[in-house]
Order: sequence, then C-alpha cells, then structure tokens
Amino acid sequence: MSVFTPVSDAALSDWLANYAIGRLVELRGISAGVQNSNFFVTTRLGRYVLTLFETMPRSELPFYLHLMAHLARHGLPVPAPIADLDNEYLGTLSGKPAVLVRRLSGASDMAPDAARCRKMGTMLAGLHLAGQRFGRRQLNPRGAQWRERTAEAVRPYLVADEQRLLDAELRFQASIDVSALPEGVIHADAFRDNVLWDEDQIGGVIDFYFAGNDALLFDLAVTVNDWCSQPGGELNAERTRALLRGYHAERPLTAAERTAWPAMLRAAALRFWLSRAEDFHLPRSGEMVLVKDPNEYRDLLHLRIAAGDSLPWVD
Ligand SMILES: Nc1ncnc2c1ncn2[C@@H]1O[C@H](COP(=O)(O)OP(=O)(O)O)[C@@H](O)[C@H]1O
Ligand SMILES: N[C@@H](CCOP(=O)(O)O)C(=O)O
Repeated sequence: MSVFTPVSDAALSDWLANYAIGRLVELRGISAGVQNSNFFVTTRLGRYVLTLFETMPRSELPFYLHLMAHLARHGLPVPAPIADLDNEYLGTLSGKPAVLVRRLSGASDMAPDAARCRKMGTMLAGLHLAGQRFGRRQLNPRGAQWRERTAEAVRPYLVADEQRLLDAELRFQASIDVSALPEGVIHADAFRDNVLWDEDQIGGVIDFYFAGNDALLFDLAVTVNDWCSQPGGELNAERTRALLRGYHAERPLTAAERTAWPAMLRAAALRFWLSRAEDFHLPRSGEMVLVKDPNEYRDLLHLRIAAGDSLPWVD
C-alpha cells in the first residue's frame, strides 16, 4: 500500500483551485509503489497522478520535475508535471511536498518478449539522447559514493560468504575506470514495473525519482538485468541482444562500453542487492515498506561474476 499520508477530497479541492485543470471529480489512492504516496486524480479536464513525497528532500525535487518536463517536451511518454496558476510545479499538500503529473496509459508487462525488449532499448536511448541537453545536473543518488556508504551499513547483517562477496566486488568496482564511458542523465530504475504498455507501444515510463548523472551504460545494465534475466538469473541472449540492438540503433555503443559491459552488469546487480539489503535489514521506522528480495540480486551478482566476459552483447 503506498498511501502513507491521507488526502481528503476537501483538501484536494482547495488545492486544485490554484490549477487550471478543472474541479475534482475523483480521488483514489494507488496501492503500488514503495516510496511515496500516490493517488489517481480525475478532474473535469483530465486524468492525473498526485504524488506526495514522503522522504525526499524538497531541495532535490526540482531536478526530477524539470527533467520529466524536459523529456516530455522531447516527445517521450513520461509524466509531465502540471504547473499551478503561479507557474510552480511543486506545492504542499497535507504538509508534504506535492506534485500533479499527467496520468499515462497502459499496464506493466512482467514477461516482455524480444520485440518489446527491443522497443525498451529504443526508449532508453531516446531518454539518454534527450537527457544530453538537460540543463541541470545532479549525481546519481545511488552511485559510487552511496554504494560505499550502504555497503558499510549493511555489512554487519550479512553472513561471512556474503561479506566476502561484497568486499571483493567493492574492490573490483573501485578498480574499474569509468572515465571513458559516455555520461548523462539516467533513469536508473527502468524496471519492467516502471514501464506501461499501451497495446504494443510504450505508453509511459514512470518513477524518475532515482534519476541522476552517471554512465549511460549503467542504466542499460540496470534495465537488462531486470528485463532480460531468465528465472534462474542468467541473461536470455535473444532478449538481451534485442534490447541492446534497439538502443544501439539510436545511440551507437562505443568500444569502451563493450569493454565495460560485464563490469556494469555487476555494478547494477550490486546496486540493487545493496538497496534491497538495506530495506530488509534497516527498514526506515514508521514507513510501510514493500521489501523486495535482496537474495535475488545477490545471486544475480554471483552469476554475472561467473559469466566473466561471455555475456550477450549487441553483435
Ligand atoms: N504518471 C503515471 N501514469 C499512470 N500510472 C502511474 C503514474 N505514476 C504512477 N502510476 C501508477 O502508480 C504506481 C506507483 O508509482 P511509483 O512511481 O512506482 O511509486 P513509488 O514512487 O512509490 O515507487 C505505478 O505502479 C503505476 O501503476
Ligand atoms: N526497482 C527497485 C525498487 C524501486 O522501487 P519502485 O517502486 O520505486 O520502482 C527494486 O526492484 O529493487
């Protein structure tokens, strides 16, 4: 359940008086997602999603909202934020920073075929290309520094084998030179449940609240680990190649990216092992957290290490 902070019809109606989208018709809590309180809002003029930010610092929010506005302006199906009559995206509702965004159509597909993986590759490249001209910069909030900090926090809760795996992987990742990799704004959490399909088109890419500047290849690795892993965790070669080809056709991958691919798949697996382990062992108090299985990503990391260089690539 993702409604941590309730919003009444009366409070929302008052709030909407400062918007141009018409009176409130319906307000409904959304029972998915784990970070923020989300509601479907219907007004006389359209359908929207209201998000109340539960934990993110207000000062970081303009980066995400302006990024979504920027990407939407470039024709990508991302939730464009709605400005109020004072021309502000970010307001305050029930004491929390709040934003209204456009509601996008479609539903997630948790078993995408190769054709859909290819479309996702095309979409990710589009996000990266449009992101190159985004005027703001904010480091990936779950990048290298966060990795070190979080590893230190969760290490005491891991068993000896896991600690060895973690220590060795941190050393390995610290030895990788990422300076030759193309950089830009990445979504950083483009999992299957954050992409909505409308017939066979992508109707929406949502949940930009982990976005930041980092290696573009890292985003591709996050996406491939989620979209293209088989039930045992190994990569499905057909779907991986399809996703990479869709991407490569729009933003050609470089030789440096080819070299770094196995290490990036490992970095992406480590990132989600760590965040899930943190949610599991150190849940934030008072928050209703849907904890995802950390072992899934620990095991994925083992598999990517064991695969060495023999991982599917675009060729
Ligand atoms: N702009 C949107 N258009 C359509 N559905 C949305 C939109 N934003 C969120 N949703 C729905 O709300 C759910 C939770 O949103 P999400 O951003 O994943 O929450 P959280 O930030 O808490 O993880 C999504 O799974 C999706 O069904
Ligand atoms: N994709 C992450 C969890 C992030 O949660 P979201 O609901 O904000 O997408 C994972 O699988 O660990």
